Amino acid sequence: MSSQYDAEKQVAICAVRRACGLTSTVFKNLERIKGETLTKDDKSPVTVGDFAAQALVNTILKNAFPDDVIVGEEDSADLRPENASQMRARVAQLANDAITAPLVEGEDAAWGLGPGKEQTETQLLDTVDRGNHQGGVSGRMWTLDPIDGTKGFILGEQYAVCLALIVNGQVKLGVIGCPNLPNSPHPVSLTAQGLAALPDDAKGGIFVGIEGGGAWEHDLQGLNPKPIKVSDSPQNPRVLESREVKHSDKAFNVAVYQRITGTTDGTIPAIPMDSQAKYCALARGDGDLYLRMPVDPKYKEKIWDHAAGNVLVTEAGGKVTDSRGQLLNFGLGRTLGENYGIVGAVKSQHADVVKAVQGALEAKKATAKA
Ligand SMILES: Nc1ncnc2c1ncn2[C@@H]1O[C@H](COP(=O)(O)O)[C@@H](OP(=O)(O)O)[C@H]1O
Ligand SMILES: [Mg+2]
Ligand SMILES: [Mg+2]
Ligand SMILES: [Mg+2]
Repeated sequence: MSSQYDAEKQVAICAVRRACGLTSTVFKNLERIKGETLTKDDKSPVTVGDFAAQALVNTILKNAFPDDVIVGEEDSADLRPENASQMRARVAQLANDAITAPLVEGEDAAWGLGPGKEQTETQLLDTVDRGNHQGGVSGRMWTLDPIDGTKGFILGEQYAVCLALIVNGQVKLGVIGCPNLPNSPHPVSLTAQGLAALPDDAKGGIFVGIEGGGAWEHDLQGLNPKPIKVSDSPQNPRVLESREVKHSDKAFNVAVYQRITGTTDGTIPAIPMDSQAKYCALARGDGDLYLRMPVDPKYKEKIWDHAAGNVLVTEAGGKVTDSRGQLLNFGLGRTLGENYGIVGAVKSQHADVVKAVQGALEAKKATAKA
């Protein structure tokens, strides 16, 4: 289906495809990555793969759409000091290898790609910092998470390259590359060992949601798009949730599930996984609910962690809101503002899920008071 944003879609798929190639190169040598990981001020990890993928994607965006601003997760501050020279050189090598790879069909040398297009270290760091925009409600902007689920990436599990176009606060296009997401019939819940045993051609996809243009799964080459849709809202929904316990309240998810199903034995069909691969699994019907209630209510969710998944799930027949049933607001800046949690579900089931979430919240408050 053609859309107003076809040109952006083509560029974004190309950028995510190349970034998946780059991150897969790093992923294939996870022993080495331990020495190539920094801890950021907020105690979260960042790897050479995150920086290099942001340099690559920003290179493509700045050449293809020079007037567009970018809200990217990473910045180059940790790579600039004298004593970061080894890491800086590795980031530059990874980024330049990906930038200079020969063009494939659909790509354009004018996007800053292909043989001879390498950049200096300084140019690459400046390109990373094109992601420093503060966001906001007006105009066109891209939001980029070069590796979402960095913790999963380091563990050998799920991660995603996530890119979205936001226009006047509305997400128009989302592209998510999931190099490790198992293809049917393999379960998306496979952990590192199971994933490592899967052949390359049994995993990986690039997911595309385009406002008014549907939700699609392409192969990792960005080819062979197939339409995807959410599940048929079963009675006992499979609950997609973060693997990392600090990112969402798992006990709360049990309480919500019990309210939806009437069960009381404390077990739920949870699918813990890192990254926006959860939104892809929901959009493809490999899970039925995505619940993310804050463990730390002061933490503000970042727009790059949700924008692409939001449009993908919506276009696949789902709905994503906060716990009050309000649509997420991508026009507030780099974050989604106050943290009321995130509820993704099949559209026809969404109102009931929000009711269950509200009931569980009331019960939690009552228990806290008692
Ligand atoms: N205390 C917290 N609560 C919720 N999300 C958090 C968090 N600390 C970090 N995150 C975000 O959670 C994202 C991963 O989400 P998930 O748990 O679904 O895999 C991280 O993205 P990165 O891995 O890109 O840094 C990070 O932005
Ligand atoms: Mg991070
Ligand atoms: Mg992220
Ligand atoms: Mg990230």
